[in-house]
Amino acid sequence: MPPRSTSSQNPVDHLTPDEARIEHQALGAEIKEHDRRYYEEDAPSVSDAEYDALRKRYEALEDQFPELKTPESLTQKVGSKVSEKFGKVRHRVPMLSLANAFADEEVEEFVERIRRFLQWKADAPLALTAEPKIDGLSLSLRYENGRLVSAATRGDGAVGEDVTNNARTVGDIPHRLKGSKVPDIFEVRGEVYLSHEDFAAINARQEAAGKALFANPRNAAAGSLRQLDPSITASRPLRFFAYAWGEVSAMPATTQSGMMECFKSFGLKVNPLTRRCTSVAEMLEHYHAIETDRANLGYDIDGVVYKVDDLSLQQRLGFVSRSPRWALAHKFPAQKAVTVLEDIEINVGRTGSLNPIARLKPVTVGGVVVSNATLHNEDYIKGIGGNGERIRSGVDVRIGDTVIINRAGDVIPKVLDVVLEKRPADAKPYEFPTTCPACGSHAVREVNPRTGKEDAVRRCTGGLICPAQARERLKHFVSRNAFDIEGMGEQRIDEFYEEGLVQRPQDIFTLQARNARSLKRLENREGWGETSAKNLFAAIEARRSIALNRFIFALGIPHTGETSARLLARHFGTFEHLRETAKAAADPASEAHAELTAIGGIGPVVAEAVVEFFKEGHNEEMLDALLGEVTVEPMEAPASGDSPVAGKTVVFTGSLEQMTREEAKAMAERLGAKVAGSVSKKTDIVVAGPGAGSKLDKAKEFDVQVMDEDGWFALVGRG
Ligand SMILES: NC(=O)c1ccc[n+]([C@@H]2O[C@H](COP(=O)([O-])OP(=O)(O)OC[C@H]3O[C@@H](n4cnc5c(N)ncnc54)[C@H](O)[C@@H]3O)[C@@H](O)[C@H]2O)c1
Ligand SMILES: [Zn+2]
Repeated sequence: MPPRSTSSQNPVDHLTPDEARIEHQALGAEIKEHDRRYYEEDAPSVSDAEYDALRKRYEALEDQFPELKTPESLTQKVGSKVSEKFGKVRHRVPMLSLANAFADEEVEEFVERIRRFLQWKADAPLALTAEPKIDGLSLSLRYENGRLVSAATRGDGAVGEDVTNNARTVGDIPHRLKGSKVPDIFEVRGEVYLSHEDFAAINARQEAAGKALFANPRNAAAGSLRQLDPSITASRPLRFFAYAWGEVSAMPATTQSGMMECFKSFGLKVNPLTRRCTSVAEMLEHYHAIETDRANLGYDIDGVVYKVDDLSLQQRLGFVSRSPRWALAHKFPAQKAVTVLEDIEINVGRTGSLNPIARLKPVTVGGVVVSNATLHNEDYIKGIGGNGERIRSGVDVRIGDTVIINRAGDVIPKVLDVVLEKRPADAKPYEFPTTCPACGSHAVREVNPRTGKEDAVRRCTGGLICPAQARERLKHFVSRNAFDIEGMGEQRIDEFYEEGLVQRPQDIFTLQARNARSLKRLENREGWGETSAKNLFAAIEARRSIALNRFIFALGIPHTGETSARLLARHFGTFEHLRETAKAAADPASEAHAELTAIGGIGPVVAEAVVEFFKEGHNEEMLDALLGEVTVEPMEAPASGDSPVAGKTVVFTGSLEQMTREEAKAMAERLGAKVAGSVSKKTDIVVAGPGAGSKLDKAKEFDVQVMDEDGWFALVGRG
């Protein structure tokens, strides 16, 4: 989802009060909707980072226009209203949120603010605890005389949902607290969460049962606790860490750290990474240590929480609207995470490229679990950039390394950097394979004849004998923007390929006929049935006729993406025309070659790839077979029927003065004309600027209409 426009709009101090009010209201409605999805349905539709950006803007509006900060404002509220499905529990002590910080400096400011507020002496130490911020959902447990009597979610902070029976099924939550020091009334608060391992198992079960998957462990934990049927909760191995309290009849300790010790002695789990710090430096050190160790914890955390240790000071500091003044959540950067690179695998792409993929210890980044990231190519792993320059100060990436990964929006996660201090002593430089892992052929880095430089990508030279390339080509062939065959997913292609049922594109269209004769019919197989086979064949039949641009794209010609495919389709109109020209263009001195390289938007690399593709005998065979099965629809000239040059072939020559060559081409094509690089019998118009040479002579020879730029504009107008 693209970031919302609001957050990138006018700076708030440029708004009029009216504009601010309208935006504040609209943003509020949007945030409320996200809150509902997140807190009530456990199924957010945007990442936390996107959500936080909306919140930030909302707060900025209130800072600039304080009249917007009414008691109804979302900045004064916590969480979301409770679901009607559950009984309600009124919290005797409200359950609040935490103030957030991202930068180290904000932590410094936080401690400074506290010191000022308390009028603390400059050189007197001030103790704060630092502990992981568990990414789960908070739960309040009420014990009376040591027995668990009720459990409630945070809800809107004042009223929560009664989940007592569900909480009783959580292993880490004792039904009885132990020891003689337990206060008569004791409300324990903490976080319910799921380990990565259990999260993966739950999602695997959901998938097997055909149910929706949870986006991340937090949503799964919340969805598991907030069940009407406690037996479902019981089947999910939820865990619990205690870190706070609500109503307490008699406090058993005087410090935050002392309370944690009490929790432990009462039989509750507390997080082992909690540390008491006496300086900002120590706090930040602990924060960074936890950040680097994040992937090894086995559960999600999204930051570190600092709390003033002395409870009497906490009391003096009190609260601001929805959070305590004595605590701060220092969040990890939203789009980056530190994790361990467990292995490097090589994927062979459809053009034979050996693509290195990092297998990672799973880590949640921006609300999504990431376990793979790209390492780009051989040089990137070595610490060499695209222009031969050093990247990451020349540090290479090794298996076993602790790495920093980045995932922004929909972009494929990348390995950005290495934490060298964490490198295991026995880690060895990675040896990039020089043979294809799929077919064993040599894998080489070609030297670009024009630049003399080695290609960054190593490619398998196996071509059609390489099963990995063949499979990837098939996957590309059936993909959404190509043939778009429903029911032919990646897994199915792999299966069909293994079995020899579909190994070349044309095989797809003979599948049904072969299946009818086969002894091992699809519809009789495990996991199949009459309907799924029928649906697949129907999906294939529906694609016996295909648009030219999709067809060209589906062929998977190297460097030829959707845009190039469309340009080629528009220029040639029919597949036969493209094929003839491309074959003739094998001779670099030919007219066809000139035509191909002159198509606006088609560069020399694509043109070369197209020529190579049609030169290849195997491709010829494939095309002949395929064209026996499918019909390629010709592409109509663009909708500019009444343009005087629609369908005509135009050549621009000489130095144009009123437009660049590119503009001229684009304009002619927009009007439905084809632009060629050389004059031939087929040429309709030559637009000649000063200095036009041999082309002008040729035009005369072929009796082609010649005009200057003014003539051109007189003909087509200036539009
Ligand atoms: N993606 C969405 O649509 C969406 C919607 C709403 C909220 N959110 C996300 O939820 C978060 C805001 O929610 P919030 O108000 O719960 O605030 P918060 O998560 O920033 O902080 C408060 C919470 O931290 C938890 N916590 C974990 N460990 C703790 C510890 N050791 N000590 C104290 N508290 C601890 C407690 O449950 C507490 O309620 C943001 O990260 C936001 O991005 C996302
Ligand atoms: Zn290969």
